[in-house]
Amino acid sequence: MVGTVGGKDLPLEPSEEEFMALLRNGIILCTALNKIQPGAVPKVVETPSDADLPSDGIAISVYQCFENMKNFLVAAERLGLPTFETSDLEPGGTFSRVVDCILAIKAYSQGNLVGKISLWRYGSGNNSRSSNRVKAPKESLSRAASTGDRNRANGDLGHDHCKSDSMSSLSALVHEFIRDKNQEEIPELIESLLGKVMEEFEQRMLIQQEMNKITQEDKPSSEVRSLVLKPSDDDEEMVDNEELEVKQEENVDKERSRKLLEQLELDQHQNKGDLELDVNDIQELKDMFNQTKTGMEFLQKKHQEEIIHLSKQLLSVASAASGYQRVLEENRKLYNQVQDLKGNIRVYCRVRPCHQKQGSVSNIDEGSISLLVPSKNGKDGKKTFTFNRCFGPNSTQAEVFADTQPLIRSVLDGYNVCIFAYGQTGSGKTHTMSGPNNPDEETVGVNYRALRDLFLISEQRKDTIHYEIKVQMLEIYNETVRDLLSTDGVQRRYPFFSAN
Ligand SMILES: Nc1ncnc2c1ncn2[C@@H]1O[C@H](COP(=O)(O)OP(=O)(O)OP(=O)(O)O)[C@@H](O)[C@H]1O
Repeated sequence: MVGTVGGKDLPLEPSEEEFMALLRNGIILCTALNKIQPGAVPKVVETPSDADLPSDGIAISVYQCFENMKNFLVAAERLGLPTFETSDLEPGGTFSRVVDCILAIKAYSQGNLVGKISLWRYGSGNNSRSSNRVKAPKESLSRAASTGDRNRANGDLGHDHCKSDSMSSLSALVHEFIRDKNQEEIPELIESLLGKVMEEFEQRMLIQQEMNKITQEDKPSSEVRSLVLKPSDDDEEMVDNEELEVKQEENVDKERSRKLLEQLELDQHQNKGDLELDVNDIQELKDMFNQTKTGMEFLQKKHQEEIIHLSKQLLSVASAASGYQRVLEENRKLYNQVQDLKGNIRVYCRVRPCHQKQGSVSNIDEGSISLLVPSKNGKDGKKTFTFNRCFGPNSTQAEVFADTQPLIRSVLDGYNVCIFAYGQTGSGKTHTMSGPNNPDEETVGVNYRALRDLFLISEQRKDTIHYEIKVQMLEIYNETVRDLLSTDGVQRRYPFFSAN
């Protein structure tokens, strides 16, 4: 490479210091990088002429050397090649990092020749020395481009996948990827993912094979190695160890990939099983829902039929009630007409038991009474009087009230009714209307019986008619009217209302 890009005065077997001194101005490195990637280092400060080139390779200023090295390292990093520090070219620097970088440039160059397969991973096996410098290429790498396409198609999963060195983290990514997905989509996603993983794995294997091939090709005639070092036994052992480490890491990668695939297949199988269970559960729920829905529809239909039936019954009952009210009203009218026909004014006669052995009553019929009157011209006289009904001395309180009772109902139908007793002192008015002192059920008089019926009928009609019942009790004696229910202490005399 040195022969190609410069450094013609370099001995055939240069020492490490001589090689480092040759690279120190950055010209060879920049030129080499531009050879494999034209324009990678846009500006290279060249030496004035080959004749002026000193043995230590520094014919330009320290600043210009530094600028070349800086441009080179920036370009190498942009290409994803392992880089090093400028101080690594100084005595005491880490020369192995410089060697890694040069080997990577060579591998990159050969990768371009064999179909643009990136070989920057050449240095990835030496993570202990340059892992922080090894990054994915940012441009010009066809694999990176194709991976990028897949990444976009795969929701950026592949991007993380490239960045992750750990298969377990990839597995976690897969879990994370499917976690929020719809259960129904998971089998397809897993299948698609497996396909992509297989594709990725195959491509990596291809790349690894290419790398191995190139590395093996490098073994017998590595220009860099012959240029860089006069190989010592220790260095050869170090390179072998590095290759061994690379292979071991490749094996570890393969093992991890295999485990990941197994895990993914297992997860897919498990998800399919879960999905089948879920589908069965959903089907059962659907069946239950349909059954419940059918039952509810049946109940709803039956309920509607019952409501319709009840509505019809209610209508008939309402109609019957309306008819009943009409009949009741008719009955009421007829009833009161009967009362009217019996007479608006009815006069009953009740004969008190007589204390004398022989009274003046000659005969009592249902509607008349005959009285003995003093004889005229030696003949016994007799007078007969007619009433609505006559009650003899043995008549009971109940018999007397029976003829009056229908009038109580007329009162509640809105008719005015007056019942009063008339007769001389001691004829039995109080006995008939109130009964004796401390009356019982049998001897109680017309007033109590009438009031009892009044409250009874009003209670029976309370759902249809609201009655207000008031009572007033007056005494008319010696042409004086008194309020017998007055609570003023002194019975007030008529008129009861105050003057003002
Ligand atoms: N049908 C009857 N059966 C039994 N006893 C009677 C009957 N009618 C009246 N008497 C008795 O006759 C007496 C006088 O009756 P009562 O006091 O009712 O008369 P009165 O018409 O109210 O008198 P007054 O106008 O003076 O108040 C009472 O002792 C009463 O018990």
